[in-house]
Amino acid sequence: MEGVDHLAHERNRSQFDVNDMKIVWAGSREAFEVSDRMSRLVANDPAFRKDNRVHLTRKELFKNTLRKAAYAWKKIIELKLSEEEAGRLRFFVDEPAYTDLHWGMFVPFLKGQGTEEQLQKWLPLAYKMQIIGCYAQTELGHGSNVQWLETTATFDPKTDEFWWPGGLGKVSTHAVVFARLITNGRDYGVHGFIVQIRSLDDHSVLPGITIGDIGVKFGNGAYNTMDNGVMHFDHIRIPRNQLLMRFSQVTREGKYVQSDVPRQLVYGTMVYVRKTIVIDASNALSRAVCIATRYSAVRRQFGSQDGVETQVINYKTQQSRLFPLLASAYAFRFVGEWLQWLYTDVTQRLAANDFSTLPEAHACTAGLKSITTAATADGIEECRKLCGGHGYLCSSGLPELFAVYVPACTYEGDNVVLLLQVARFLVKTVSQLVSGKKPVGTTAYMGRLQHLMESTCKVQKAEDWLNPSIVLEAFEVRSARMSVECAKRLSQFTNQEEGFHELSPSLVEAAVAHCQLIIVAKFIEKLQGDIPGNGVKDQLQKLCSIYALFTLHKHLGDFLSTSTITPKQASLADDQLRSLYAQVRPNAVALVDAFNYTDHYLGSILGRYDGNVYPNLYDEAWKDPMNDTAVPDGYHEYIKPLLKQQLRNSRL
Ligand SMILES: CCCCCCCC/C=C\CCC/C=C/C(=O)SCCNC(=O)CCNC(=O)[C@H](O)C(C)(C)COP(=O)(O)OP(=O)(O)OC[C@H]1O[C@@H](n2cnc3c(N)ncnc32)[C@H](O)[C@@H]1OP(=O)(O)O
Ligand SMILES: Cc1cc2nc3c(=O)[nH]c(=O)nc-3n(C[C@H](O)[C@H](O)[C@H](O)COP(=O)(O)OP(=O)(O)OC[C@H]3O[C@@H](n4cnc5c(N)ncnc54)[C@H](O)[C@@H]3O)c2cc1C
Repeated sequence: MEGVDHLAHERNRSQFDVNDMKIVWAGSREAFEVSDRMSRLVANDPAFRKDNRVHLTRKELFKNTLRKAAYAWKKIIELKLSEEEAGRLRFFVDEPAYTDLHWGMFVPFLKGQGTEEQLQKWLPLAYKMQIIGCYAQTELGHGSNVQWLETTATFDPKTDEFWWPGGLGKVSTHAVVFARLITNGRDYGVHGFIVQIRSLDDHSVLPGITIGDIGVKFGNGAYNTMDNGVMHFDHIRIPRNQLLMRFSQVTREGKYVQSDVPRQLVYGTMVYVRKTIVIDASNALSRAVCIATRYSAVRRQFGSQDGVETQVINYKTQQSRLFPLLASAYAFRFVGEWLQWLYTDVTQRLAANDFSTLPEAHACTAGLKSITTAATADGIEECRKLCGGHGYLCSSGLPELFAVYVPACTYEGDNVVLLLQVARFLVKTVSQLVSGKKPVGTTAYMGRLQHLMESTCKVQKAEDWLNPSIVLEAFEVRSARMSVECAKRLSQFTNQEEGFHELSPSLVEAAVAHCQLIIVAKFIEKLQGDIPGNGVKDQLQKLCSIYALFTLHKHLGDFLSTSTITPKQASLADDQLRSLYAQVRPNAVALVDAFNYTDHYLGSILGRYDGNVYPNLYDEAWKDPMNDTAVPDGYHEYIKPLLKQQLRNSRL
């Protein structure tokens, strides 16, 4: 009962309206209502139970996922759920499945790359799930380097192996396949094709194709609900019209016709998914932070006053590890919202043949995907440690969350490879300044380069660090100076590619600095808008300052070595940060309640809404199959003879 009392007390002392914050977190009242309804629907249906996952074998786990996916689809049809509702329902089912790839990559790829005629043929089938699709791009030998994919699509194809595509191993009937298009003896580079891979009658793999699952992945359960697959083609023939031809066509005579658009549009689905992954980072991090915050308020160690020990959330070290993660979850939420806007904007421009913002959209999605997933993966692990020994139990929900989440640093583009793309974009932006090209969008600050190279930070006392324009300028100065330094060093190389290779570690750091600036800038921008709700804006302002000042603290080397700030100003930033932690402390539990997660979705005894941790941890332990019998299997074969042996030895 102790825990129950504590969380109620925590909620009573918060200084803002948690219901209003729930709406800010969800993005709008409508989005909140949909999420709330779908999360309860899933939580209240025993068919979606997930607490038994860790005890299942891989085959049982996978079949269980198929059952849930089929049941979810039945519900979607029965309840006539909208696309948004269906997406939220799948989200709260909280189990990686082939449906993620079908809805998340196959359908978007068709929509983005198909002609009207192709859309009419394939989309209705995909929407009704009469075909199930996956996204087969990565090969055994090439993942990051898409241009060097070896699979060819010609009139006389060679053979090759795909490796990794989710949903491919056991379920998909169709795949979007990436291959080099060769016609009339000429190689036109990588294109997307739709290929049927399994029979729609008996699900057998079609002749000439070999498919299997690639094997058990990291973590117990975790991402093993997904059938990542291997596929081998041996002289497969597909009709010409299964090349997705919105941007380039092959005529009946085999002539290649390229529309007047950048070839990079074939990568459009990756941009779309990278954008989604940023919002998903805020989902995963907020979930871990919710568990760690509630548990830190329940857990007591040392420092007994009046016979009660201190709640671990009151330790300053606990706060300095936890609250930056809380702030990051909100920061990633808002930058994700902005990225959604940027994506919609670039899509509308592309439709009007305006390709000017495509490089910016690519750089932002690639860079933000990298730094939000890296911070989230590290953050989940930090939350596990923040929960002490209990965090290591699967019933804390954290080990599984970590294992499911970490591949986000690799899939949809390895994080370092993607940051190097941002670095290229930055170097290009700096070099174009010389020719007088005005930078726009997220690099607009480079247009004030002279000022940024000369300016000095105005902070004189700790409170000055609460001034958004001072903070913003510090991040701009650091980023601009790092990019310029890289560009200068690069110009000393006669071979630019060689220089880029040699300086790549510094270039990655410059890219990180630029992306962190975007996150800080978008958080500040969000706060300049109308944010209704009692005390809501005030809390968000504190979180924004925490995100910025903690990032500054963590990357202090950058800020000092670029002379953006002085050591004294760094120390003032730390003072301000400590003060902010103290101000957030009474609101911490309410700030995680605002995520509106059900206990089902959290899947954590430590993160229970009621805080009733200990009796449930205890009960859960007894449910473990290891405790079915007091004497374990194997006692007679392996323990008893050993004990007897020891007895004989001790008598000697
Ligand atoms: C609500 C719940 C939602 C849950 C959401 C969770 C989502 C999870 C969903 C599914 C689970 C995971 C599924 C995973 C799927 C996959 O992993 S699919 C495979 C993904 N593969 C990759 O990402 C490969 C990474 N590599 C690349 O993208 C590229 O090869 C590259 C590294 C970017 C390099 O490309 P390339 O060799 O062509 O490039 P360059 O010569 O360097 O560049 C040429 C110019 O093109 C520009 N460029 C590159 N990419 C793009 C792009 N996507 N858009 C626009 N422009 C692009 C590049 O900047 C160069 O420009 P420049 O010439 O001006 O310098
Ligand atoms: C869980 C999961 C699901 C996936 N699902 C799919 C799917 O559905 N469909 C699909 O097609 N693919 C899928 N993939 C594959 C994924 O997209 C690739 O693994 C990813 O793009 C990374 O490519 P890679 O494996 O070739 O890594 P590599 O490129 O081999 O990376 C290995 C190391 O080399 C470094 N490196 C590589 N190139 C450079 C460079 N130019 N400069 C500096 N360092 C470099 C990387 O940073 C990394 O440290 C999935 C992967 C995972 C883990």
